[in-house]
Amino acid sequence: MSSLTVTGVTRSFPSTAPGRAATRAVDDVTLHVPHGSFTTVLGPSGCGKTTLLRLVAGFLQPESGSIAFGDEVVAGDGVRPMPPQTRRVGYVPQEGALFPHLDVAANIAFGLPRAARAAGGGDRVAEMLDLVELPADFRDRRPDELSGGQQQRVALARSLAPQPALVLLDEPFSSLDAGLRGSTARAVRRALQATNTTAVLVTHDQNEALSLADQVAVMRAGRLVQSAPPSEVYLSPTDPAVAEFVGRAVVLPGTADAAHATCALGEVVLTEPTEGPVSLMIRPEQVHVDLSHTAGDKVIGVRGTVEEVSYYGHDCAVQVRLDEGTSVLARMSGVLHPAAGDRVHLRVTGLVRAYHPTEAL
Ligand SMILES: Nc1ncnc2c1ncn2[C@@H]1O[C@H](COP(=O)(O)OP(=O)(O)OP(=O)(O)O)[C@@H](O)[C@H]1O
Repeated sequence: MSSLTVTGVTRSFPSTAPGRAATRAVDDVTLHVPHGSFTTVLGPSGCGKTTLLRLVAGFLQPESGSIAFGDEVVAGDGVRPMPPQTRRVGYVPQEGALFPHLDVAANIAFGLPRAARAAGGGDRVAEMLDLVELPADFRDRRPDELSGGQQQRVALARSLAPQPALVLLDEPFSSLDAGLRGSTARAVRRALQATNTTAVLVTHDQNEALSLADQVAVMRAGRLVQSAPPSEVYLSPTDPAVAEFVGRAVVLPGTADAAHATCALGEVVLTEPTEGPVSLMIRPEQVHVDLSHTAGDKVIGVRGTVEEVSYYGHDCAVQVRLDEGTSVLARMSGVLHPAAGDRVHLRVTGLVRAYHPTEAL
């Protein structure tokens, strides 16, 4: 097993339409995935996520830049590219990865050395089933006798059986429904952690990217715009566009004065001191809603009227029109919440990220 280092990798595809410029699917991407860690690559459709994964797997070659597993360069830097079959990479695609005519045991044993395969995978199959939290007697089932989530666990077991240096997962949960998706993702995460396997998972699902990863790498139009731990990407996104991509955000104009800034929601405390006109990125759960009818004599905050409440059970989203005209979104517990038309007071809790106009896209 090893770390993965992608350095300045670029890969374009020629346009099929005459006169159209080539698509730069991956553009000067640099990314380090430490040994035994889990990185999610997050970005909208067409931003280059799968192309990046295919470059790492060896199905495509970079035009420039290099890819290394540990200290070993596997592509670029003038070395002869190492073929996919010798890179020791496990690849888990979206769905349909299992051989339908083989049972679970034969699917898992597929990548093992011939002798182990001939012996039916031996203990390795049992070990892998245990690792992905499937019952031992599933070994005789065929893929069409398994649910979608169980099939994806078998696909992971198959990729882990030969002890790969790196596991690449390309939207492996996208065909599963919401409940199964969460539980399968967590089981996969546990299996990777238990084997200390370096892994990269591609997704366009923000919740999946944030909840599973040690590191989130955000891509936009072929470029890597931020790679950082999930909480940093969420609370201190590199620009307002990343902020809005990884969650709901209230972006307000303001004026910074050292550690503070003023905006339509009053005075806020900044993550880093700065000066002058800024865009302020506030997460809806940072907007504290005081219900005026339950507040004491002295109410701190900015006045507004609730326009709309979306109730989700565990929490709710409250759209408030401030008296000065701006509409802002707050997220609060679903236990005690206001109704449309209620008068409320809002104030911002926690630190707020400020962007200068040049950083705002
Ligand atoms: N073989 C190819 N030939 C030509 N263009 C390609 C090829 N593969 C990908 N592209 C283009 O490169 C860009 C990046 O594609 P890629 O599949 O990497 O995006 P993605 O982020 O994985 O998208 P999705 O989330 O929809 O799978 C897109 O504009 C796509 O049309």
